[in-house]
Amino acid sequence: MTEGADTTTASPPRHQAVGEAVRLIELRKSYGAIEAVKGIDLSVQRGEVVALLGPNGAGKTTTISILLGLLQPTTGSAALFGKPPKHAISAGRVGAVLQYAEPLDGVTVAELVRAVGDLYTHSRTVEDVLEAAGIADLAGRRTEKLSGGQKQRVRFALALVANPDLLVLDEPTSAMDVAARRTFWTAVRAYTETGGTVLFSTHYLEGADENADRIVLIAAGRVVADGPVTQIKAVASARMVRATLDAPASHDLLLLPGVQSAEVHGHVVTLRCTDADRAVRELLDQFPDARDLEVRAAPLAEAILQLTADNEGDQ
Ligand SMILES: Nc1ncnc2c1ncn2[C@@H]1O[C@H](COP(=O)(O)OP(=O)(O)OP(=O)(O)O)[C@@H](O)[C@H]1O
Repeated sequence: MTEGADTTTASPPRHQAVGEAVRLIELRKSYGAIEAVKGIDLSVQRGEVVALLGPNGAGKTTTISILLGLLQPTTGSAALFGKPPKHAISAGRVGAVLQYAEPLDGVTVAELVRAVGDLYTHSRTVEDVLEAAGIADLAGRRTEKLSGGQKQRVRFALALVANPDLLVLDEPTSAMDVAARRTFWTAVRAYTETGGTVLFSTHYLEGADENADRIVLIAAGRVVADGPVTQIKAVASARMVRATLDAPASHDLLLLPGVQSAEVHGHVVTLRCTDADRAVRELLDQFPDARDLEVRAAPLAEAILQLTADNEGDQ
């Protein structure tokens, strides 16, 4: 295996490279009578971190499979770095984490990383890859003995082997515990700091909220929203107010002006508010014992549900 990144190329360093990493034009895919993807247009610029979100069956995996050249579209086209996907993939410019792809059994993690590295002319060292993926401690472990979350982290390491310009990750954090997810996102950030581009799908909205520059929301095979995380979140204009009360009663709280719904868990109340300023004033007025007050924007999940529901009739 050739060790270390390619330093002989005339291309600019990755962090200075500009242009389009991903381009989907009027992409459609049918499985028999099921139209899974119904005309998706998408452009991802180099250096962007884009989250592909959407409910089960929205068409995310189908779209990712097409852009990786694993599936042919029924109509429309996919390009990576301006060329058909197979060019970038055979050149090792794309690293992918796919759902359900099982790492090879009967070898250690280090052996597997080395074997995959041997497939490329310019690959990273085994130590570098394991370090970058945050799994140096798994180097000597046999792959068939790994837990689900550990296997997922090994898949991520394999995606980094060829030092790709683009990472395409389908549900990369599924099966990972909280600590593993944090290590994973730290590794992704380290990768993007070198100018890498990332397109990932997830149902963990927190991961998208904290790590994506941009969200592309797919519902029923179409893009229904595309923009910065803040812009998507702004769709759900509601504010959430949380407080601790000695004797909360959801009936009384619902009567407060500016409050749309109220949830009570023990002494903690969460109010969904159309007018949070007014609701807080009324809350303090009518419940002088209210304390530990928090006011925040509605979570990303609210916007996703709203945008998805708006398009439900279109299926
Ligand atoms: N090989 C297949 N044969 C037939 N139908 C398929 C096939 N693969 C996917 N589908 C259907 O296409 C639609 C889109 O599926 P896809 O897996 O792309 O969605 P997804 O957004 O990735 O969903 P999830 O979040 O559940 O992974 C679904 O209705 C699914 O049942």
